[in-house]
Amino acid sequence: MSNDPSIAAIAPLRGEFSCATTEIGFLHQQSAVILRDLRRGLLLSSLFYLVFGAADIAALGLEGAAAPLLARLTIPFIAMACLYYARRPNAGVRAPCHAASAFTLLWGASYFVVISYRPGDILLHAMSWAVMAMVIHILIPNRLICAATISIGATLAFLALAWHQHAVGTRFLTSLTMLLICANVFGVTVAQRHARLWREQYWAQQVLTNLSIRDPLTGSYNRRHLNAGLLDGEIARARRYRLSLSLIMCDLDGFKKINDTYGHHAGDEMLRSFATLVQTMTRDAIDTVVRYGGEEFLIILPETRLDGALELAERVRAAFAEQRVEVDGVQLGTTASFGVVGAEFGGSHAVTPQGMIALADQLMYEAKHAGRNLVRAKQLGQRVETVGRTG
Ligand SMILES: Nc1nc2c(ncn2[C@@H]2O[C@H](COP(=O)(O)OP(=O)(O)OP(=O)(O)O)[C@@H](O)[C@H]2O)c(=O)[nH]1
Repeated sequence: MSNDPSIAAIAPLRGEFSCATTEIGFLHQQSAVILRDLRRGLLLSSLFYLVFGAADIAALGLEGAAAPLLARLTIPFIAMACLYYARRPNAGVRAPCHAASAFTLLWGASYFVVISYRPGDILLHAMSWAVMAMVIHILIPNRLICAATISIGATLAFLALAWHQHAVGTRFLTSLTMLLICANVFGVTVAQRHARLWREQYWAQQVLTNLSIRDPLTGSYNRRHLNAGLLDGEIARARRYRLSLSLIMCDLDGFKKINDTYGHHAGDEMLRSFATLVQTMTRDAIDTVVRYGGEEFLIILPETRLDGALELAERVRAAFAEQRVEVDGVQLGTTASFGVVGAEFGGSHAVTPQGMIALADQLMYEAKHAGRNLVRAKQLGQRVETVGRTG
């Protein structure tokens, strides 16, 4: 999660995150809530519309109400088709918005069919459209811009029709115009506020989650995140898709001496520089760097075979041995030792997170005892097959 405040900025008019990636992340994370709200909104709108079929029968009689009733009866089917479209597997995060737009457009069209059969009841229709305009904004989850375009467009069409038909006098026409303007303004304002509050709440939750799973000193993930099933999840995925998975355990060499000689702040700088180096040398959003202990880091490498992990460990080892950190005008440097474990999930291995970590730890300690600044690697279930060279 970046510290750049612009990624959390909310565009005031659209009520969406200005950063497209953040908005997509939000839609992904909230997809279940959005689908639930869409289902509720569409079912309630259909119901509301069907109940008003009784008013058609009262106004036009059973025979005269047949055509408007038919128009109303199509709405639940359209709602079901839209829900089906939004809930398809791999439908995409924008699918509920497309479904909401399609439904509200057809809902509006069917409303115009109904009013064409009852031109004399223009005031009643205006009240009913005022309710529908608010439902479009408040009850049916859609992009604010889409909902507003459909609702305001249909309102203008309705006013043009009322004006054209001369169904009411100027005084009433002015009143119903005001009513519909108020309904739209009210709807847009509430929808905008809801969109903003929802996103602010989501972002606050992201920040808190991030704080609880990251180590504040290095920005790496912490043990809590690891213990919450991070490695279990990767092992389960590797097992399911028969993939490779590797781990690297790293530990800084002679770290206590740096602390004792130059102070803890120098040690902290050294930890930070090591973590930054590892983070820049690993794949974004695929590999995970965990601060496992004081000066011990665990790197989880999904879909990575032992030879790839060994190559990475060797590159990090060499780069860190060269790296210098300036603290109080003094250039400080140290080395690190590495234990690398690779596992292939093609067969029926009994691989556990604890087993993989324990082996990586053991290999790292072997590298320490063999002289430090070393990489030791092993394929799970085999003998130690590769030993990195001293720098
Ligand atoms: N500055 C700083 N020091 C830490 C932090 N966490 C742990 N340490 C220190 O790291 C040191 C680790 O010492 P040791 O376990 O003896 O490791 P080492 O000196 O690197 O020795 P080898 O690993 O055998 O090379 C201890 O002095 C801890 O106090 C931290 O967040 N910041």
